[in-house]
Amino acid sequence: MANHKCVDYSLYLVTDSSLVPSHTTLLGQIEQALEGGVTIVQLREKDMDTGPFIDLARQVKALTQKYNVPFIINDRLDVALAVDADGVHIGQDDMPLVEARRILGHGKIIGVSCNNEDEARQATTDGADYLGIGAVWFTSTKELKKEPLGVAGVRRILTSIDGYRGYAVAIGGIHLENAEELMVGASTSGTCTLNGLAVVSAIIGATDPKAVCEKFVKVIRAAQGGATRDSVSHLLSQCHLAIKNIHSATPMVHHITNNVVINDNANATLAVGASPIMSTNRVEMEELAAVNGAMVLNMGTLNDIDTMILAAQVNNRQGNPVVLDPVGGGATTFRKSVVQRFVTEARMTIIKGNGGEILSLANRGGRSRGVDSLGNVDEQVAVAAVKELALKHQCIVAMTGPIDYVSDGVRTFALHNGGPMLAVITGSGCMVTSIVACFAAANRSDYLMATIAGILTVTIASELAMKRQEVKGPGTFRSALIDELYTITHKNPEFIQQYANIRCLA
Ligand SMILES: Cc1ncc(COP(=O)(O)OP(=O)(O)O)c(N)n1
Ligand SMILES: Cc1ncsc1CCOP(=O)(O)O
Repeated sequence: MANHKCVDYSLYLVTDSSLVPSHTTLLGQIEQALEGGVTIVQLREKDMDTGPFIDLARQVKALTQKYNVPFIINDRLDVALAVDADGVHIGQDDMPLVEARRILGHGKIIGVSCNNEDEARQATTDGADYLGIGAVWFTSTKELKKEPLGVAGVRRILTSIDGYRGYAVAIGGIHLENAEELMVGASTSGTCTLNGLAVVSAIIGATDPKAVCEKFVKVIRAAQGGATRDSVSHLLSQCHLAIKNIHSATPMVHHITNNVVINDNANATLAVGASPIMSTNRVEMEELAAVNGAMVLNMGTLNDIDTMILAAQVNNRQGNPVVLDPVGGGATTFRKSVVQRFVTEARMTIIKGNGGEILSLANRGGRSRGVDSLGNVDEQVAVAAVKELALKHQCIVAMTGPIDYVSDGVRTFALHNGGPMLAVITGSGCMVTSIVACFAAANRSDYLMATIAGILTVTIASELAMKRQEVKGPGTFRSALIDELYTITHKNPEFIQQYANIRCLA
């Protein structure tokens, strides 16, 4: 996959100069479409000689740069290379994806057309950045070799590649009147959902492409739950600064955490540039609160509950963020009552738990299964739980798992980074809590951003760790993870913005 994961695919313009109305030009139509909110552009010229194609591509690239959207070339790697486009789109009969990747490298986007589950699985295995799924409906823009998929067919393909961390758009016969039906009907609750619509004739052939695009954007955003490109990109742009703030404050992060993870939590805290202290002695809680940047309350091994509550209260009084990790919170009646004491006797700034823990706290089930995660939670249920708890306790709530959900009660985000190895080492969730606390300590004006930045730092570090040659299993992964936390926060803070795979849900 390419390194540029944070691309907005929601309204994808694919061009065809033969459909441009006689009163205008292709460049004119593209600019109008960009004005109207197109988020990515593909230059698709089926019958143009190489020289004129390159000339045209240069002009379209200049336009897309003006509007800060990615520029993709259809089929022709040579043209993409000549103009240094952001990527290529290839069909099933074009150059194989692995060859294209070898030529273009990992800095470029590669999209692949898919018409069935096998093609989709192959493309995802080979590292496609996005899939163009279609044709959804009949279209006069392209002669179709296969039956249209319909909305159900698109959904079936998306479901078949659950776990894929790239993006997917649908194409073929899409116009304003069927856009909502497609966006809503094809979306799934898995990791792979429909991220946008790719449109040719309804935009390129329109007499007023700007107005058409504005309407598309409204329909697509509404179906996505009000997400805006700005909200995600603004948030991610803050993560860089959030790391800087940790370095300039080197905040002390006081943990009352569990015996199993204490060493890893301290090392992870140090790795990102904060300073850990792991005291559990009641006598010094007040004094520590006076110098703390943040406080972590981790319920793993509940030794002295009254001291934990006191610690939260004195940190509340000092205005320090308190981060609760309700480890095993749904596992026993005793633990359920302890979580209730925490949230009623003190004020939590951030509550971060796995699916079972958060659902239990929200009284939405949350089966008892010790301290490990429940795995997948239906997206609607997850979103309802984090929002509801955030509003009830006036705090940030994060439910971590294969997809992480974070909400302040108004805005909710789904984070798709990380990987299965995080579930194979003990305490990775506790490590996320520690890092979230480090970000919260140094970024007190925006706890939602701090929580997201903290989670992304760990999940992206885990992706980088997995790519290391020396990582052979859980043991080597654990060390590599701490190394990568250090790398991201000390050497490459831009990795967060580059690698983040995040959706704004509302
Ligand atoms: C976003 C997107 N999806 C699918 C296609 C179709 O590509 P392909 O199968 O190569 O067909 P042509 O576009 O070459 O006719 C696409 N172009 N874009
Ligand atoms: C390029 C392509 N691939 C599958 S359908 C199609 C054409 C889509 O065009 P339109 O949006 O005009 O139906």
